[in-house]
Amino acid sequence: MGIQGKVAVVTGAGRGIGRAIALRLADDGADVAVNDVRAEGAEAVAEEIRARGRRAVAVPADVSDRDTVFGMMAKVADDLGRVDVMVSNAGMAQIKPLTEVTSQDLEPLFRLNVFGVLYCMQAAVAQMQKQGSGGKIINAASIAGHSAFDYLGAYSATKFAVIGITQAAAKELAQFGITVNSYCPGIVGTDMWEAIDQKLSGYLGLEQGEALKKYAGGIPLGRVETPEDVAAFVSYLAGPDSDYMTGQSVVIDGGLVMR
Ligand SMILES: NC(=O)C1=CN([C@@H]2O[C@H](COP(=O)(O)OP(=O)(O)OC[C@H]3O[C@@H](n4cnc5c(N)ncnc54)[C@H](O)[C@@H]3O)[C@@H](O)[C@H]2O)C=CC1
Ligand SMILES: CC(=O)C(C)=O
Repeated sequence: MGIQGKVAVVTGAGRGIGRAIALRLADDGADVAVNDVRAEGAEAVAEEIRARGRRAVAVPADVSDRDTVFGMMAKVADDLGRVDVMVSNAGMAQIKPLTEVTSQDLEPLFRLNVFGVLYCMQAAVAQMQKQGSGGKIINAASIAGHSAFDYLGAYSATKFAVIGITQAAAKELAQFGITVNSYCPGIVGTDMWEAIDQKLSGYLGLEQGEALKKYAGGIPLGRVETPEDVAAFVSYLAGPDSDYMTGQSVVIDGGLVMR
């Protein structure tokens, strides 16, 4: 609770972790702009939120394009009146040995996972500065941004970059009452990990499903993470109880990586 009357934007919220975050922030009392590059996913989640009695708009857009992101933020401000919480959740994974990664692999990955996070922050901060009442920037990093995974090297690099952006932005934006933090999930049971398992199992010479089991087997709390586990922590980052926290990239992973 504690974010009644606030407006949150959540990217990549048409499924998975982003969907859970959008629903949780709505349950906490926020009105929500639901972004996804897949319009039908964004609209379905916006509809779920409206059914819970909150205002919601679907804002389908590719957040790796800067002009598109600024256009999306203008629409959110028009439709919902303001922006208080920006959750840059959209991201993609990529499984490949670093020796084989090409520029065609790197460009979309960095454009979404790094540039997209920066553009959403820029557009949200411009709106927050107009409002003059601070705000919360919340970015999706990963345990892979604290300790890189083999075969996820390029992806890990993007998440290290998110942690760097989070730290620098926290220093730059504190003067405006804007906090900047990241959440760092572990092994979350979403479509993303299904795709990771498929390719990673191949590289590791394992049967389908075995790569997920291998990593999940190392989780001290003994189960794969759920999107709702992540959303519960993002709820804290979005609310007033985290007002004195900034520049942090906090692991929420069942104890797999300890920092
Ligand atoms: N699943 C996991 O185990 C972990 C995920 N994460 C991070 O959490 C975030 C969410 O992950 P998941 O929900 O698992 O992923 P997912 O692949 O299930 O969902 C990602 C969503 O982002 C959307 N999307 C993709 N490209 C987009 C674009 N250009 N613009 C707007 N939306 C776009 C997709 O359509 C999809 O709905 C990502 O940043 C991911 O790197 C971090 C640690 C672990
Ligand atoms: C997808 C991801 O970030 C991990 C650590 O699995």
